[in-house]
Amino acid sequence: MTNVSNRSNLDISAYFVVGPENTKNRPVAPIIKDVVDAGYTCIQIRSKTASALELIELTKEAADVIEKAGRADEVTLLVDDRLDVVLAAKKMGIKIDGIHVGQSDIPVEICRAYLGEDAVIGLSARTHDLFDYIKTADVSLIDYFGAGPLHETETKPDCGTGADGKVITRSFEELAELAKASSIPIVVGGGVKLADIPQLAETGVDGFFVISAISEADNPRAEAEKLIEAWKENYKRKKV
Ligand SMILES: Cc1ncc(COP(=O)(O)OP(=O)(O)O)c(N)n1
Ligand SMILES: Cc1ncsc1CCOP(=O)(O)O
Ligand SMILES: [Mg+2]
Repeated sequence: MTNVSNRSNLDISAYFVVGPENTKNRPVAPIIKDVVDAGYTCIQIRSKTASALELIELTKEAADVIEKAGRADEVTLLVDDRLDVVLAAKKMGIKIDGIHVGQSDIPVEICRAYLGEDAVIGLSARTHDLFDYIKTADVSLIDYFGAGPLHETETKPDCGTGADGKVITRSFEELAELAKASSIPIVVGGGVKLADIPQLAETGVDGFFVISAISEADNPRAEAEKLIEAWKENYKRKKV
């Protein structure tokens, strides 16, 4: 396996997040293969139910799929939340590029200290909080922001909940503002479906991420292709 870092050429334009609880009892690896073959640039292994060992195995399967497709230098492979899993997988020789963390996960400073300068580190926050974050925080430790939700989603019902417990979704206008304000790339997810892609791509954010639109589809490959094609057709480069 190669050991090239994907940090310097990170592309979050088409980003698939998946775990065994998302695939309607189908194995995860063939769906990752569909997505890699469709041209996706980022894969995140995310499971709230799998054991550490299962997560390492899934990460290995994903890395193998990416390597066999000849796309190891183009497709970034990340694990959600689990710094222990990333470290273990790296130690076992699996080509894993980094981690995605949220506001209540292991702080990015700690992730960076353990994973080193070559690792990709993504951070998510509610879109509104990101406006403050961008203004006040040192973003040099982070490679991209995960923002959302665009819509309420059964895949992560707590995503974007406000103080009253209600989910606050984000408008395309807000996302366009965020894209302009941020010095690092932004990927948007949460309930994203094919019909959203044209408008989302026009906001100037750097990519979309999905789980269920692909992982629950009867034909994941066909769905993955439709999403990425719609993105490419409609994407406008962020104004500087
Ligand atoms: C690309 C991307 N963006 C956001 C998230 C959500 O992260 P987090 O808020 O930590 O929630 P969990 O995914 O851990 O439930 C993500 N995973 N990926
Ligand atoms: C992991 C995550 N983070 C914010 S929303 C979300 C779930 C997105 O899943 P779906 O694409 O099925 O709505
Ligand atoms: Mg998290």
